[in-house]
Amino acid sequence: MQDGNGLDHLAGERAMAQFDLQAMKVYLAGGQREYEISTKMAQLVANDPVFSKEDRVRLARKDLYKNSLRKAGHAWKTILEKGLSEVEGLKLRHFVDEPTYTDLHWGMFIPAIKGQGTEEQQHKWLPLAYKMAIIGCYAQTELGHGSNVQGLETTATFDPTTDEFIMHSPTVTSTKWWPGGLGKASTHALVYARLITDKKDHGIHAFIAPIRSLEDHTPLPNVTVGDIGVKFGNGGYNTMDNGFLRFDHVRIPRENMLMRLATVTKDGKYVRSNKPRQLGYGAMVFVRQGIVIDASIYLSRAVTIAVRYSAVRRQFGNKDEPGELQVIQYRTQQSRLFPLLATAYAYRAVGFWMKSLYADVMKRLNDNDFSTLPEVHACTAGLKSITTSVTADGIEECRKLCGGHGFLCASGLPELYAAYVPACTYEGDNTILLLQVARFLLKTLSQVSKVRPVGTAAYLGNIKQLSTQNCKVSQGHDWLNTSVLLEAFEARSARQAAAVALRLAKGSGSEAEFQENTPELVESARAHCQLILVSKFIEQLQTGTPEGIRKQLEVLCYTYAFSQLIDNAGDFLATGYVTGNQIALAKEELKHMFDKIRPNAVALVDAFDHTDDYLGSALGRYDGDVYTHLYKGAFKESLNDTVVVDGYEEYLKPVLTQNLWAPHSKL
Ligand SMILES: CCCCCCCCCCCCCC(=O)SCCNC(=O)CCNC(=O)[C@H](O)C(C)(C)COP(=O)(O)OP(=O)(O)OC[C@H]1O[C@@H](n2cnc3c(N)ncnc32)[C@H](O)[C@@H]1OP(=O)(O)O
Ligand SMILES: Cc1cc2nc3c(=O)[nH]c(=O)nc-3n(C[C@H](O)[C@H](O)[C@H](O)COP(=O)(O)OP(=O)(O)OC[C@H]3O[C@@H](n4cnc5c(N)ncnc54)[C@H](O)[C@@H]3O)c2cc1C
Repeated sequence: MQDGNGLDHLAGERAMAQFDLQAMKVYLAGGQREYEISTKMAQLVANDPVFSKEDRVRLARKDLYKNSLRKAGHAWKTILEKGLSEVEGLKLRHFVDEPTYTDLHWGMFIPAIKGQGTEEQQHKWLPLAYKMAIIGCYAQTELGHGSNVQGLETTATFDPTTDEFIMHSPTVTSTKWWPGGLGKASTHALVYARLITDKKDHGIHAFIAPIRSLEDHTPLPNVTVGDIGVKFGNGGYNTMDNGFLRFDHVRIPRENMLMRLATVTKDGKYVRSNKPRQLGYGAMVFVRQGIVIDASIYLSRAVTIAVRYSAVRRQFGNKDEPGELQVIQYRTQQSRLFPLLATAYAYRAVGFWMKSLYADVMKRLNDNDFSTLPEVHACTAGLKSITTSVTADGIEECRKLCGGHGFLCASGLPELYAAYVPACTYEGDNTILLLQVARFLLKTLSQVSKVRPVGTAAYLGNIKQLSTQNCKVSQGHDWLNTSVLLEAFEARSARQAAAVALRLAKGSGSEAEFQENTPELVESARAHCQLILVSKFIEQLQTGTPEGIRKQLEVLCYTYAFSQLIDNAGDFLATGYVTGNQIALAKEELKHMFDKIRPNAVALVDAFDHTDDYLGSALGRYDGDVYTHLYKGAFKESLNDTVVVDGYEEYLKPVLTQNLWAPHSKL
């Protein structure tokens, strides 16, 4: 056992690093100011005992939830007392690291009001929301309808005699089901419901419905509301009160319909604005773009734990070296771990780009320019889908990379997985979102002779060239060229999209044929998204990366691109753009990249700058003193509160003292 005397067990690893660690930390934080805010907020949380995560996985649901209310309340008090800015407040809540009602209040309720409320409505609701005099959630999904938003059943029927909407849940399946923060915390719900005026159904619109008393927090009359139940995993997402909600002819004022996109006048006239109805999905686009950076953060946590532990853990050995080998030395460990490390870096870079993409579309929307909206929708939907799927699988892979100890909650990995895995479903099921990308690709291809594709779809403008010429790589180092790599990803994506588009074009255009081809459509959407990820990682790297970190980022970028190429070799080969030999050459290049990562691996995860408090992992500790802390941790297990276990007298002793042969015993 190691000594646990505060030594840095990973010092040798850190001494091997070949890049400017501080510059990398600043790069990953998104700039110097962001770095300083992050560091300050991480320390603030780590040093405050109220925010402790200790024992979270052992708490019963009621205690877990109450504790998370306590933390959220304390976070808000800290924000107010310290006069923190909005950005600092956001970071502070991020480091508290528990899914809770404020995620939805700040992340969806407020953005939806901003996006869909008129100026007057924003003036009314936003100040209340900003000072948390009201708590809001985003109530879209119903028991019977989630992905199909147009199929929602809740109704909002206008009554001109009282100038009110009557909110109603006509069936069990119309019960709002899943909204975070709804179950126990929210006072208001942003409800998506079918708008009905004069018996006419105008489809889905957004309404602000008060649901709990601001006096004593009891549900308002004719509102039935509660928590939907325990969810997957210990701790995990169980700190969130995902809720159900039913209305029984509940009346709300007409002004509570968010009226930026459509209005209902006092006399019941429905008037649409000239803005696209899809702007009603704006809050989802906002969260989806944010989810990409979020994926990078979650994956980087798992990778930090797995890399540090792999440098500490030793198994077997060889004749050439004394003692056992660090498991990080094994090629198989590297080939599972280093691509995930590179992926966390890739998602960070692409996440930064997504922010700028979102800022650009918002600016355009304000100027009534809706031209880039379809591309931004496809991009945010597709990248949300890919990055969350890969991250959830990646966290689980990191758990396996930590062997048996990864299965202990003390590793931090089971809880991380449980908290993260619903990201594959919320904010749009990942398959549904890829189908949206596929529809966008089909539409783009169908118009390619008339409308030049823009942004991330621009390469489809070169479809003829991409469909005919093949990869020119003849030696391994030919792959070390970003243009060669980009062309390979473009050609593969263009060919996959063209193949399925052609098959559909030859058919009758029926929905059944479309359905028949959805597996290929999903694959082509995935190819398009992987191209975006590779190309934006390259692009970010080529724009103003500091000298002290550029080389390492290049290595990570090639690692990411080669591992994508190899993992999807079947697709690349099937399109005919590359040969088996070219894939084999890429495999060799990938191994060279692993050799370059190896001495830097621990420093590369240090650069994510996760505090021990935030990681909450005995395996991923900064000092690498894994065994002491696993051992000490066992003594905190409640089963060890007594030396002789509770239950011995009733259940163990009788078994041990009966001294009878069991009737079926053959002995
Ligand atoms: C900052 C954040 C940090 C992260 C922290 C996370 C914490 C969060 C905690 C967790 C919180 C979890 C919270 C939650 O989970 S909130 C609930 C989330 N729910 C969903 O995501 C539901 C998923 N379903 C949909 O989005 C829609 O119903 C889809 C898209 C599937 C179909 O829809 P619909 O049947 O209506 O449409 P259509 O297929 O006829 O298409 C019609 C046209 O519209 C275009 N279109 C479609 N969608 C968009 C769009 N968005 N922007 C712009 N355009 C869009 C589309 O391309 C098409 O265009 P065209 O072909 O006609 O030109
Ligand atoms: C933890 C968590 C938090 C959430 N928070 C909120 C919230 O705050 N507010 C809110 O409104 N909602 C929330 N949701 C709901 C979430 O947005 C929905 O669960 C999500 O949109 C998926 O919808 P669904 O559950 O209806 O899945 P379904 O659409 O029923 O999916 C089931 C399966 O069917 C497949 N499928 C469905 N339709 C098709 C199709 N056309 N073609 C091919 N395959 C298809 C899907 O791919 C999936 O495999 C939350 C969910 C979770 C798990």
